[in-house]
Amino acid sequence: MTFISTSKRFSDFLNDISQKWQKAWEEEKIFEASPDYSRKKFYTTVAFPYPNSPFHLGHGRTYVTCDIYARFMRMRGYNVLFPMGFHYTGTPIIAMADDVAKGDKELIDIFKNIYEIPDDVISKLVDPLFMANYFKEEIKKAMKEIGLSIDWRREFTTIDPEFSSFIVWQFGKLQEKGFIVRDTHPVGWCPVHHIPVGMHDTKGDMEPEIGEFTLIYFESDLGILPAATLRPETVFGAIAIWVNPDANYVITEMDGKKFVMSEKAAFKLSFQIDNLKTLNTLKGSELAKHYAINPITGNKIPILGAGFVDPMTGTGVVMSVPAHAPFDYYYLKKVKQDLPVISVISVEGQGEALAKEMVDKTNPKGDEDLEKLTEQVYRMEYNKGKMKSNIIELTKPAYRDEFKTLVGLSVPEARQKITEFLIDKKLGRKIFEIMNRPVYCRCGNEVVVKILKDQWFLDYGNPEWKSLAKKLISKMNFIPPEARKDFEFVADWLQKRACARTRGLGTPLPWDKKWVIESLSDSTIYMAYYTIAHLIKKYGLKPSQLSSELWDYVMLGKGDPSAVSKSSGIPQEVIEEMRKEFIYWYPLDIRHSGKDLIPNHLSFFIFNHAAIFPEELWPKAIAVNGFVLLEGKKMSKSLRNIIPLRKAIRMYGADVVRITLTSTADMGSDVNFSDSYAKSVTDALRNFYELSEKITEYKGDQEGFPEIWIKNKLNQMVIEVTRYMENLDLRNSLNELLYNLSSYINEYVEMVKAEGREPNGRILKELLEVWTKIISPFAPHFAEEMWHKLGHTTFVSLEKWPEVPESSVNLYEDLVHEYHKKVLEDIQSILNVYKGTPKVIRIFVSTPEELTLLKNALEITSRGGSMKEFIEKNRPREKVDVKLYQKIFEEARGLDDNMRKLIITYDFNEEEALKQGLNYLRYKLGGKEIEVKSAKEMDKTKYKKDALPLKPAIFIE
Ligand SMILES: Nc1ncnc2c1ncn2[C@@H]1O[C@H](COP(=O)(O)OP(=O)(O)OP(=O)(O)O)[C@@H](O)[C@H]1O
Repeated sequence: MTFISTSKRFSDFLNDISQKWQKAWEEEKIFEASPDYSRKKFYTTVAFPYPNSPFHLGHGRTYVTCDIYARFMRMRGYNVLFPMGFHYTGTPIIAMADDVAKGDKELIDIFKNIYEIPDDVISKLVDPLFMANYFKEEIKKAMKEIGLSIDWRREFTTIDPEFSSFIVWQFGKLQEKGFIVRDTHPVGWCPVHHIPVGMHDTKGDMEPEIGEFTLIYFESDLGILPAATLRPETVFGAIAIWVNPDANYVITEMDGKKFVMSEKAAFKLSFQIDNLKTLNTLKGSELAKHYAINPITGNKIPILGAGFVDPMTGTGVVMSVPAHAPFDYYYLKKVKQDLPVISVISVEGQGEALAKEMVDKTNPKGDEDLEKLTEQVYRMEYNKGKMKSNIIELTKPAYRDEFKTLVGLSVPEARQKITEFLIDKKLGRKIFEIMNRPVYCRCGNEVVVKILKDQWFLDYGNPEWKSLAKKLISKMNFIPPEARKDFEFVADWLQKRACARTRGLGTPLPWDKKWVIESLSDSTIYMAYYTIAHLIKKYGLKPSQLSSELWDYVMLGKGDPSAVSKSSGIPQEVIEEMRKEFIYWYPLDIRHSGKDLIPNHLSFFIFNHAAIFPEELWPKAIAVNGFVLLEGKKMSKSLRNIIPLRKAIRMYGADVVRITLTSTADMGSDVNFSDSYAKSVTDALRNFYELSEKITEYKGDQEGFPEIWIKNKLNQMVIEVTRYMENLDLRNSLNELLYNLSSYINEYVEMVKAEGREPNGRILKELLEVWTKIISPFAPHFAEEMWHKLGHTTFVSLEKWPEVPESSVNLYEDLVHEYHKKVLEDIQSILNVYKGTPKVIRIFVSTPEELTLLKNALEITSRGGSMKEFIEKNRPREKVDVKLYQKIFEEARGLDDNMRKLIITYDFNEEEALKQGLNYLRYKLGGKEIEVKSAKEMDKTKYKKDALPLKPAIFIE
């Protein structure tokens, strides 16, 4: 095909060849992987998707990263398995179908105008199953169009009854080990749909973090004001109560007592506190007419209104402690209340009342500054604060004895004691709160904490289970390596997790079938299922045949296959084939995902593998990449800020999208999809394609200095890219492949032109062949096309990755060429300031003896030796030499790496090298006359400049 060079046409061309090669791969089944004992295996997976929307660019990055690595390993000779399934379980699909049913305008608009879903399909999306099936097909198309090298024979969905039998087996195992418990526990909760809410049920995938507030009961004539605080130890200095004057408050009844709190807080707390009855409603401003009593000091204190009080946090009632809370001091000062600032905590090296001082000193501009100050004050007092002795006089006489032991205690110790005291004396209690609130359920409602009674939990807090998981983490590899500490942190922090819901698609809990196992619990060891999913289909096995005994044998090698065969009716050979195939692929070699899955899917994957499988079958590595962002936020279905992947493929071509998504940033960093980068990738690919067309015209057949140079450059590139690829450093690999190599090719063409000859077409073809192989994991369709254009009939996707032993790299020509470029630069900088028309450029090269001196100076400087030592050792003959020696020593100090390598490693003759590069210099300088001589021939009376080794004296006449 002759290619016409406009950007638009090239994208069309890329799309055409993509379809052609996808069809060919599918027809030839080249990605179907079966056990092959003659090769090493490599098993990789990426998080299976929720088909509740089509794929967007964010998915593109994560799935293509996995594919690039799969393709790389395949070319390195591994038998690679890359399978795919679809996650139908739980709320993401139901919530999306509900939104369509509710006529959510924004969502329908996105489906219609951004994803271009036809109207007649949209109306059917109200049915969750229809939605899941429809988007599954849509996502599959996107996966094929972006060129993922998947073995589709193993595809399944998590509501297939065959898969359910596997989950039933898994849950049986967990229960046997005591890792599933029935308990009462606080969980994130959707107050409208009445279901527990984990990260995947929320907008923007935020895990609800549950923490505790202490309530301190301040009596008032309207009822108890339960001030919510994280710092009960400051109660001695509480001199007022804050409420939000514009919010609604309610008087409620709890255990026969009246409590006043915000209406929103009362609703929220009704999920934690039984029998919370609302009696009256009033505005916050009305409360501000009353007084409260500090339960510890017994003082009568005012109730004040402040807009910063969030009625949804805690109880909407806050105690005011100006000495230790920047907000309190700042706002108290504003309303000019003549109230005392009572400090009860001292911090060594700081003044009397930390919050007051920080506010006075920094003069905050608003709430954002105050928040930062609050964090600082809290942190300093928590780490270094001690309770002051004045708390005794501040306390009412009845409690004084109790608090004597508090004086001098650290803040954490005092906090614990005062909380126990408050609870014991019924002057307070604890409540749970979402600490990273607001977190929104996918249905749009704010998540609250519910104390879930008598529920099924996966007990990730079980010490035995935790230590197994930590052991697995310690044996695992992580890319990037920094991710290890994130996994360690999550493993420490994970506790009980509700594992069943009353809503959503999925597998019923085997022993309590009104519950459905939720989405983060049935997606932990599904990688094991892929290994035999195709055999279940091939042999037409029925779900009823897939008993726990069968799974015990296939997954754990437990039991007797002939007995399993008898009880299940599955032929024994089939059972043994399943076991063999599982053992062939397991353990999983690497699992890819975006970093959002670290605290959930990926950590649960670790825990469940550690619980169920023996150590030799534990997964070996996890790779997590950063996000694709849109307008500064993770591109996400639930945030609705998406660009469809298939649309981008149509615009730019699959390979350009693959490269743009995966190779603009380091693995761990987030990226924005950049149109200008996509265009530059398009141009770079086009340049290589054009080169493949041109090489037939290059008739040169010499193998001189330029050929040796370019071959060496290529070899170095292969070594470097291989190293980068092994560490999934896609950005640096791509930089080498797309940009550096093309500048080397341009340089090579210049070098041969300088010699007045044509490039060597055969060498360039060999170079393009190697390049085509290495670019193929990134741009597989383009690479196949190039490979065939270069005269091959095989699939480049199955070719062997080029191997270059480090020992075969000879840097000499490379370094000499660097030397030529350095001299060229020096000449050009002189020409830039030269007035007049230059006739001849005279170059005087320093002597081999002086080069030896430079070598010696380098040796001395590299071990920190002095100039004195250098001069004494080499004893200059005359005074004039001393100056030269000094210059050489200075030069050694500043010499760049390339020149160092050149003179230390090789027997380098500067004059010869320069003469050899004369053609190149002349060509680069537009054909100017150049004369090269030894510095010995320099007439010192005429030319008043020293030639230094590697820095010849240059004169323009
Ligand atoms: N913006 C993104 N950037 C990189 N990877 C992403 C992005 N969005 C999703 N992924 C990855 O895609 C995989 C499948 O995710 P999933 O099906 O949950 O989609 P999602 O877009 O995160 O869902 P939602 O938007 O509904 O939270 C996960 O590995 C996830 O990390």
